[in-house]
Amino acid sequence: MIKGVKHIIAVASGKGGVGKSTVTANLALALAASGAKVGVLDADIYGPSQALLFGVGDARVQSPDQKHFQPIEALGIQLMSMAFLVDEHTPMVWRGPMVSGAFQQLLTQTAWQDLDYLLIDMPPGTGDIQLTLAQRVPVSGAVIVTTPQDLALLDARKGIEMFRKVKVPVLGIIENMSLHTCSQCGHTEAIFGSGGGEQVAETYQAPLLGQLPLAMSIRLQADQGCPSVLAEPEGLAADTFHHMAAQIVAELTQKTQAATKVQIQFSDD
Ligand SMILES: Nc1ncnc2c1ncn2[C@@H]1O[C@H](COP(=O)(O)OP(=O)(O)OP(=O)(O)O)[C@@H](O)[C@H]1O
Repeated sequence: MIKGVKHIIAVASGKGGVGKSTVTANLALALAASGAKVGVLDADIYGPSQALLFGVGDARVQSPDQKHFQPIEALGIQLMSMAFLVDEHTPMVWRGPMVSGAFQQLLTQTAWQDLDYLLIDMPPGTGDIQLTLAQRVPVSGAVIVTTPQDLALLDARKGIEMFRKVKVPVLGIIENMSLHTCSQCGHTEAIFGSGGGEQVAETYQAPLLGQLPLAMSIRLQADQGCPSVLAEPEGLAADTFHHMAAQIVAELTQKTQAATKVQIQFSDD
């Protein structure tokens, strides 16, 4: 257990650039809109992006007691990221063990305030660093973000396998950049292919939580530091995020109850 946190949810992708950080930020806002207290930990030590997504790129972390970091509060979400500790022009040239160490410190030494959900924006890939993080952190469940592209799906599968290996339940798959509708002519195209998310979900018997379009608005709103759930609360993307957040909570509740049952059965024997 991490102090001040009820549930940790890892958001992972396998392949980079599929929209994992954008999805994490929007999911956090959707969970918060339902009344939960939510935090986001940016575990992408090399390329942190949550600070920009929440419009607090210049924020710097404080440590009044010299032991704990105060999370940065933005748009109602508690945030912690490497971006708050180092200069944005400082390249991270650390090796694996140092990265895991830094991450562990960000996770355990942040003074999280009474969180229902802490979303971890995992670094892309399924290498040693990711495996260590998945193993060391008491994760309640993982959400996998992918595009319908074969290459991304292959990596998403590796991500799912990785969480299975460390016995973290996969709460569902999110297919991002599914369809694109041309703003000029209205024609809709499946730029990265179609049906992939569904296929992976079926193979691993995990729910397909939702499909998000490849939309200029999602990118623009993210760049402006006001993700779609807040920028366009009545929009289709926001609606999809709210729906997905509700499903994640339902899956988590179900999985947690099932795990408790197993524990009770064990102790009865
Ligand atoms: N549904 C979408 N429609 C349009 N643009 C999107 C969408 N999702 C994400 N993007 C854009 O795609 C780019 C990559 O997104 P993001 O940084 O969230 O991906 P990522 O998977 O976290 O990448 P990495 O793990 O490599 O940091 C960003 O410019 C983002 O604004």
